[in-house]
Amino acid sequence: MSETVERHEFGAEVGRLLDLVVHALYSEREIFLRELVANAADAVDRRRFESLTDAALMLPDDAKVRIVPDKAARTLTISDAGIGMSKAELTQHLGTIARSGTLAFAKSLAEAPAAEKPSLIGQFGVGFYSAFMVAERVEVTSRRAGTEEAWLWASAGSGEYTLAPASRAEAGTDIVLHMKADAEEFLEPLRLQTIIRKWADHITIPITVTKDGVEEAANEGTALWRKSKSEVTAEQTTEFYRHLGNIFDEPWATLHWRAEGALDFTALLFIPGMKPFQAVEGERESRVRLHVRRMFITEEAALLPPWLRFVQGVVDTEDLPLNVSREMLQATPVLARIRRAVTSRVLSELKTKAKDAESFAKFWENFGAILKEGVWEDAEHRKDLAPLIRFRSSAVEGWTSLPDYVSRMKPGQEAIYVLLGDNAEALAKSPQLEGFRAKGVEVLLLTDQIDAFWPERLEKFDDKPIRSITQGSIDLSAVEGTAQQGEAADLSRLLPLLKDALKDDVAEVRATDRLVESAVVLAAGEMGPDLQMQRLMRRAGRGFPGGLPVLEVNPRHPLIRRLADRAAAAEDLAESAGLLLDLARVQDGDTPRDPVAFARRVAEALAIG
Ligand SMILES: Nc1ncnc2c1ncn2[C@@H]1O[C@H](COP(=O)(O)OP(=O)(O)OP(=O)(O)O)[C@@H](O)[C@H]1O
Repeated sequence: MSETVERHEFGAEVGRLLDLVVHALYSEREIFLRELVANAADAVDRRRFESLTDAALMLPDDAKVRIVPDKAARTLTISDAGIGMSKAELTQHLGTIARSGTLAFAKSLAEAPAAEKPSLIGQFGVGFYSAFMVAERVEVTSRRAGTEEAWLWASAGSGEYTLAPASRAEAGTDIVLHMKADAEEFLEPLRLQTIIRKWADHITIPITVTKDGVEEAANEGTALWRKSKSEVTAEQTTEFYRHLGNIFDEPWATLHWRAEGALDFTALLFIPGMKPFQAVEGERESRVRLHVRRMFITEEAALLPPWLRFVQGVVDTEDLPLNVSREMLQATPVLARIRRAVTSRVLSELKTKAKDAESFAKFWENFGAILKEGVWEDAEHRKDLAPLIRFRSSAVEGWTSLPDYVSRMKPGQEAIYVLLGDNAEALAKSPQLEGFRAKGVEVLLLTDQIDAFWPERLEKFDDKPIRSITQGSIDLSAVEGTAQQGEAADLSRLLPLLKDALKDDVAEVRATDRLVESAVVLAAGEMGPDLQMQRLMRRAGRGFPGGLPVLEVNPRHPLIRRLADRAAAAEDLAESAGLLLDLARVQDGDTPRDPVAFARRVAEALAIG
């Protein structure tokens, strides 16, 4: 036999994680059981789902998770009749860390101060490796459903593991823990039952603990969401939320309701209080779990639109058959109706919670950028979402909204003005704002990537058009307020000269009222996309889609006045024109067209002093 045993090194990151998990704490060791039982239950769920399309994978009638302590042998065995793992899967799932969330966790664990480690581990799913907190050796025998062969994975948790052929009568997995001397408490059936009740009561598959040779039920299995609100404690709800989302904070919002009548379903949904480690940005599909009469079906039913993908939880319905197939999930009108009902419920919860500005700001900072995708892509909900959007602004501290902006609009102001860029601090200093500031006109500062897209789709709020201030020319003369100070130079000679010198780089050169302290600014052409959009496209390697920009000059600025004089004296302004354009680009956070030439010109100008 020993000849067929293969030895493998753990991936480097597994070694580190093992070390951390095993040594970081003692008091929370019991969570190893939660992790192993959750894996076993997931494996049973997966097998049930796969058997819908492959009858050969059918679950045995008495599929449960069995926990068998053996004091004499000092082993604890956790068995399931789930999907099992092939040899390759054993290597992949137990020999390397496949999930980025686990890596992120390991990192934060390594960086956390000692006092915080226990709560980090206790509340976060650390997965299979937590077994090594209590076991000096772990053996996993597994047979993938639909195959004949079984494999034994074994490790003492230090550096390497072995793989060897094994046998198992049925598909499924046995995990045998050879307990450490100081972990014998976990061989007491009563202790095991208590742990299951505490951590895993909501698991709907039966879990048994063997006591004196008899399998005793350990979980109630009444799915938490099926109970009425008054029967469920806040701790149970929070524990369920943490289990679902692999997240360790308190939910920002909990929605628990039952729909009866035309549709019959129960939902328990959470909006997380923090951004989950598994960055919600990566994947666009909602992972809310679909259950049918308590049985888990899939988390790929897209129960919520992508712009609500941060919502976690369960929807459990009576209106679908248990053997619902993937095709049916896509086609059935029942699910479409459930989706609509669940979406509108979440939206109305958001509306209610938006009344508490401080609390809503927390939500917004976590998930606002995702919610805004809905304004862009969801015509049905666009109008409902608009008042929920929060903004930074040139006029107020903190977050503001479109209704608040509209209430502050100046007499004569026709549009809602926005400025797009990469970060709010830089935007707040942008020369683009000078004329608006001088007139007391507020500008909303937009810094998420999606902001380059949605305003165009929304078009208007409260009948006021939304306009990017870097796009086309904006006339603020109808807005009451002090006119610009200082005398404007006569630019009749300067403008054509600049235009001629810059004809390859700008579409037009014109005088503007929007500047106060700065000499120049760039704007997008009337028809083309906003400057920030053009910048994003360029960064994505998509050329220059917007045509050439417009260079606007401030006729009251000493520099422009001086250039106007030089133009009147028929001097050659080609060099200065180039510098002027680069200046405008640098102000917007762009690079000069030719940074080396730019630096040379500035150096020369400085030398002349
Ligand atoms: N009993 C089992 N049956 C089948 N596959 C299993 C079993 N236990 C673990 N696995 C596989 O090993 C993988 C890694 O398990 P691990 O507990 O480390 O992480 P996870 O379950 O993906 O995440 P978490 O425990 O944080 O929810 C699982 O995703 C699953 O594919």
